[in-house]
Amino acid sequence: FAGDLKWDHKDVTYRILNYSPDMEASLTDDAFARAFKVWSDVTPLTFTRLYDGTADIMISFGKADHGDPYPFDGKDGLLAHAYPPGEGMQGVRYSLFLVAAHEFGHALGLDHSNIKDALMYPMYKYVEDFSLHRDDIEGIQYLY
Ligand SMILES: N[C@](CS(=O)(=O)c1ccc(Oc2ccccc2)cc1)(C(=O)NO)C(F)(F)F
Ligand SMILES: [Zn+2]
Repeated sequence: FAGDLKWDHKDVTYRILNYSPDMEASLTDDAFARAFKVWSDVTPLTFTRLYDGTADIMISFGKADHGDPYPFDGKDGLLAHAYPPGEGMQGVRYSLFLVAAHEFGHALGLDHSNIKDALMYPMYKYVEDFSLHRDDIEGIQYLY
């Protein structure tokens, strides 16, 4: 994102506000934890889950119009989206883990990549044995 929006602390918190009816809560929790680990593995960042109050990253599932200007399931097939770091509200065979890891990249300050194999590329692609592309690592390590 323009202006290098990033968190000014390394101990980032997150809270899961609701769950999708399509997936067991424990699988969702695990997918999110693994998605955060993608980024904590390559930075000094830590991610701690909160169960109430306001966390840095507030995660919720929604459908169609869900209270912000970016409705899901629209003509563009919007899967998910994230707001960059900051207060308030400045996301087939889909892998919640991959989509979440991508969205968490945005929530940490990353914009989209133009490299097709990068996690931060804005087109969904399922990969079996996922690993971050060099472009993803260089982007997050530039910020943190
Ligand atoms: N909504 C998106 C496109 S999207 O179809 O919702 C999307 C596509 C791919 C996503 O993650 C991902 C990227 C690469 C490989 C696997 C998964 C997340 C979300 C997006 O990238 N949201 O973060 C855009 F580009 F803003 F329209
Ligand atoms: Zn994106």
